[in-house]
Amino acid sequence: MRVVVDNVEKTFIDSKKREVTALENINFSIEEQEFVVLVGPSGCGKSTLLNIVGGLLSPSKGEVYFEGKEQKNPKLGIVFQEIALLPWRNVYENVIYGLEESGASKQEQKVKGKHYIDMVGLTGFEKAFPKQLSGGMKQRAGIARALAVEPDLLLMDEPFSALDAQTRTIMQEELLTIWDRTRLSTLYVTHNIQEAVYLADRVIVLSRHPGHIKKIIKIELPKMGRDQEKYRSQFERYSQEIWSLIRHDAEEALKEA
Ligand SMILES: Nc1ncnc2c1ncn2[C@@H]1O[C@H](COP(=O)(O)OP(=O)(O)OP(=O)(O)O)[C@@H](O)[C@H]1O
Repeated sequence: MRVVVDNVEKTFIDSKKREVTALENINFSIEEQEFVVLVGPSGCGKSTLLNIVGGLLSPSKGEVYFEGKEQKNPKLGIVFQEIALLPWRNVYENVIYGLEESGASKQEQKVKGKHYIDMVGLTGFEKAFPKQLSGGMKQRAGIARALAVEPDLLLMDEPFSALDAQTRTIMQEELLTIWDRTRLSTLYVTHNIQEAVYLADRVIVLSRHPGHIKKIIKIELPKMGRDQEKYRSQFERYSQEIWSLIRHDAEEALKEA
């Protein structure tokens, strides 16, 4: 599915009843089968923007259009940093949750549940409960649950930021493999520049006060295996470019923290 974010603005009323502009002049698209990453310092409006695209928040101005086969009612798969798995349901029951809600038959639940549990590498853990899973396994279950409804658009808000560095690296690799199999249009939020360059077809660099797009950078590297030695200098160049765009803002955000 193609998504067009057209002139979106978002204002909030803060605790002192002042109007705060969180996002201004936001224009971009997510093309069919494109992986778009939003990167920027704390408070630049990444989560607000993802929530607007996902219909969880409405924009104060502008619009989000969905173009494609199910343009009226896009099916969304959403993965947050803290996966809210239902603690009383096992992995299988969590993964098929959205299918149950949409009225899928038991047979369909079974086939799709098995397929996506297998895709995220959780075969054998179907009967495990969330409290028995490591952080990485919980994220895998959350990804399988998001994929099981076969969404038109995948939204991911810092899905790996609570994981340790090694697990995070593995999950990034696996996400690319999964993405390669599903080819879903994806909007992914991260603070992490390396993660953005590793995953994205295009990186949207956001800046603060108010949140606006500083630059959209196309990553002209093969989608898979960007961590190979032969791409190291190009990878570094992209990372440096993004860092130079957000460094000042990131320093300012630190002062406010
Ligand atoms: N419900 C709200 N009411 C008032 N202000 C809000 C609300 N939600 C977000 N904001 C403000 O909008 C701005 C953008 O917030 P948002 O959480 O989208 O940023 P972010 O880039 O995702 O930050 P982080 O990386 O720290 O999660 C911030 O200044 C924030 O304080």
